[in-house]
Amino acid sequence: MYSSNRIAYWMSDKKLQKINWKEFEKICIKYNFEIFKLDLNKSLESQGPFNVFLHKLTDIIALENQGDPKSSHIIKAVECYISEHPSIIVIDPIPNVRRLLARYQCYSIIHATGLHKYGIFTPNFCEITSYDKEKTIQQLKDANVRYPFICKPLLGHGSKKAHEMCIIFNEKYLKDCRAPCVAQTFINHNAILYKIFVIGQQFYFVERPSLKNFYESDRKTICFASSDISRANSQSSLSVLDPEDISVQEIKPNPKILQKIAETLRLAFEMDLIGIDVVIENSTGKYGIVDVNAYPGYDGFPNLYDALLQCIISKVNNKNQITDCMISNDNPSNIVLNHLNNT
Ligand SMILES: Nc1ncnc2c1ncn2[C@@H]1O[C@H](COP(=O)(O)OP(=O)(O)OP(=O)(O)O)[C@@H](O)[C@H]1O
Ligand SMILES: O=P(O)(O)O[C@H]1[C@H](O)[C@@H](O)[C@H](OP(=O)(O)O)[C@@H](OP(=O)(O)O)[C@H]1O
Ligand SMILES: [Mg+2]
Repeated sequence: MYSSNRIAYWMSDKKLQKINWKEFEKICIKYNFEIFKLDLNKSLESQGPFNVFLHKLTDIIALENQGDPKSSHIIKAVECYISEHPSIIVIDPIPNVRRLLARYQCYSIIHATGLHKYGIFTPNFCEITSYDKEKTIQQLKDANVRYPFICKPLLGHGSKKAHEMCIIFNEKYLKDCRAPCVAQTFINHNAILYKIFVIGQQFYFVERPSLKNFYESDRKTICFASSDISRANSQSSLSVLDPEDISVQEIKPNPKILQKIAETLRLAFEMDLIGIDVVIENSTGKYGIVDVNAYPGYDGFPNLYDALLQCIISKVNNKNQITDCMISNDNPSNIVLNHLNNT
C-alpha cells in the first residue's frame, strides 16, 4: 500500500476550506489511500515516496511568473522532484497548468482544436501589447476583433488583478485597454453562461448569470471584476437584460455539444481538472468558449469526491498497466533475457 496508494496534495488553505477537503480525506481512507498535505517549505524527498501528486499551485505559479524569488524556488523544487520521480502521477502537470494560465495561449489552444466543425468557437482574440493607439487598431484589425470587446489580463489566475476586466465600445476609449492584455470580441448571449466542470472522463454543467447584451456605441468603457458576475449567487447590475432584450428566446444547451467540448478540451490541454465557461451566441446559436480554468470550484458537482477518487484510481490503474507492460515481453531488455533463456 505504501508506495502504490499514497497521495500527496497541495492547495491553499482558502481552497481547502472552500471545497470541504476533509470529506475527500475520509473517502481516501475508506478506499485504502493514504493522503497527506505536502509541506512546500521542507525537503520533498524527506516526505516521499508518494505516487500521486494532486495540486492547485496556480497562485504560486502566477507569482513565479511575476518574478517572485520564493515562489520560483518552490515551483523549481516541485518540478525537480517530479522529474527525478517520473512514475508520480501529477494532477495536473505543471507545464500544462502554465499553458492554461496564459490567456492568449489558452485561447490559441482552443482555436486549434477544430471544434468549429461542431458549431463551437472561441471569440476572436488578440494580444494588445502597448498603449500605442495605431498599433492597437492594427492588432485588433489583424485578428478581426470587433467592438465591443473585453480586455482580459494576460494571466488568468492567481491574483485579484487576474480578474479585473473592461469592455471597450469604440476607438475613442481604446486608451482604457490595460496593456499588455488579451482583447476578445464580446459575444451577446442574453446574460446566461454555462460552466462545464471536468474531472477526468466525467463532467457536469451548471447554468450561471453572465453579462447582458452589449453593442458597439459611443459609450464609455465599463470596468468590472469577473468574480462579481458569474458566481452562483452573483447579482450584478451588468447582468440585468435591457428591456428590448428580454423577449429574446432562451436557447437551452445541448448536453452532447457540452460533452464534446469537455472531452476535446481535456485532451487538448492534457489536464483532468478543468472548468470551461461557455456562452450560446444569440444571433447564431453557436457555442462560444470564453474561459478555461484550472482546478475550478466544482460548485454543484454531484458526488465530487467520488468522481475525483475515481479519476485518480483510473490513472493509477493505467500507469500500473503501462508499467506491467514494460516489464513484460514487450520490453527490449526482457526480449533479450527471454532469448538468452531459450538458448
Ligand atoms: N467574449 C465574451 N463575450 C461575452 N461575455 C464574456 C466574454 N468573455 C467573458 N465574458 C463574461 O465575462 C465574465 C468573466 O470573463 P472570464 O471568465 O474570462 O474571466 P475570469 O476572470 O477568467 O473568470 P473566472 O473567475 O470564471 O475564471 C464571464 O463569466 C462572462 O460573463
Ligand atoms: O469554479 P468557477 O466558478 O469556475 O470559479 C473558479 C474561477 O474561475 C477561478 O478563476 C478561481 O481561481 P483563482 O482564484 O485561482 O483565480 C477559482 O477559485 P478557487 O481555487 O478558489 O476555487 C474558482 O473560483
Ligand atoms: Mg478564468
